[in-house]
Amino acid sequence: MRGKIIKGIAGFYYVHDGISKVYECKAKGVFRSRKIKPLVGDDVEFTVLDEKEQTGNITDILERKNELIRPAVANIDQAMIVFAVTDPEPNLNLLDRFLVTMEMQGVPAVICFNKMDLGTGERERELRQIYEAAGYSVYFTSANDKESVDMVRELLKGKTTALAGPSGVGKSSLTNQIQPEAAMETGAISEKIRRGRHTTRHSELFFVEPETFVMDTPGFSSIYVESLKPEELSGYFPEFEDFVPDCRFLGCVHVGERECGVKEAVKEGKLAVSRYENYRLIYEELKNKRRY
Ligand SMILES: Nc1nc2c(ncn2[C@@H]2O[C@H](COP(=O)(O)OP(=O)(O)OP(=O)(O)O)[C@@H](O)[C@H]2O)c(=O)[nH]1
Ligand SMILES: [Zn+2]
Repeated sequence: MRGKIIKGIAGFYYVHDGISKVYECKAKGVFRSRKIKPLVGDDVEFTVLDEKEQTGNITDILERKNELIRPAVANIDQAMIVFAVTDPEPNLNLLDRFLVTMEMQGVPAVICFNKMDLGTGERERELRQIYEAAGYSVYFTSANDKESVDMVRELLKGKTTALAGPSGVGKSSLTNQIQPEAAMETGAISEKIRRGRHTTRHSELFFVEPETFVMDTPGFSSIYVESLKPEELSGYFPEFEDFVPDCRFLGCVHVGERECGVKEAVKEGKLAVSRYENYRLIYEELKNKRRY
């Protein structure tokens, strides 16, 4: 049988069959000699040992599309970064860090500003403008609005999506709306997983519908950014690229240099001030860190 690992705890892997069932599996397959450790997100071949107990054995791991480091998970198609329009106010520095983290790992990101119902319109226009200019798709949602929920469902369809964002922005509210009752996993194993859900900080995928999974990422921090060399940072602000050819100096980092295309573009309003400011803040941090 074919399935997807949705969770791993203490040597057990929980494999979703893509329809409705989850099997508690051990990994005893031949791939062990290849020294590959199964990851959440892996598509696997498995055999059922006991249908009633929902136990099985993973016999093969299919080729990975990608493999993230933080969190350690395979086959992520996209990240959906959720912030609130307000309550809490969006921390754009944190948002930009999340985006850098995704750029570093080659994962396409979409941005969702939730709690649209609390907004005034002005701020939303500004947010949309900043992030669309940076090349990201920007969506506005309200967890209790059917149209929003349908739009998010459409965005997730057929993909495995890592959901990231600070506490209290409405991630659970949105995903609860999207998981239809009928698609909920059934059986004893699912019960076991469900009970463990709030007590662990492991990555876990949730089944939405066939081919569609969402990963709630409790440990999805932006700390990963710290592994960057400061001079590499600007490469992860995609919208800067157009203006780099106007920099006078090769290897310009767009901070202290004269005749810098990026700084010029900020001055002329072609690049968002907040994106550039956050670039500088992260750059300084990376730089200071490397001094010690
Ligand atoms: N007005 C408004 N409130 C919302 C919306 N979505 C969520 N909320 C409220 O915001 C609060 C936080 O929502 P959660 O879904 O728990 O947020 P979360 O992002 O999952 O937070 P964590 O579980 O801490 O990561 C709750 O009181 C929700 O009822 C929305 O679209 N509009
Ligand atoms: Zn420059």
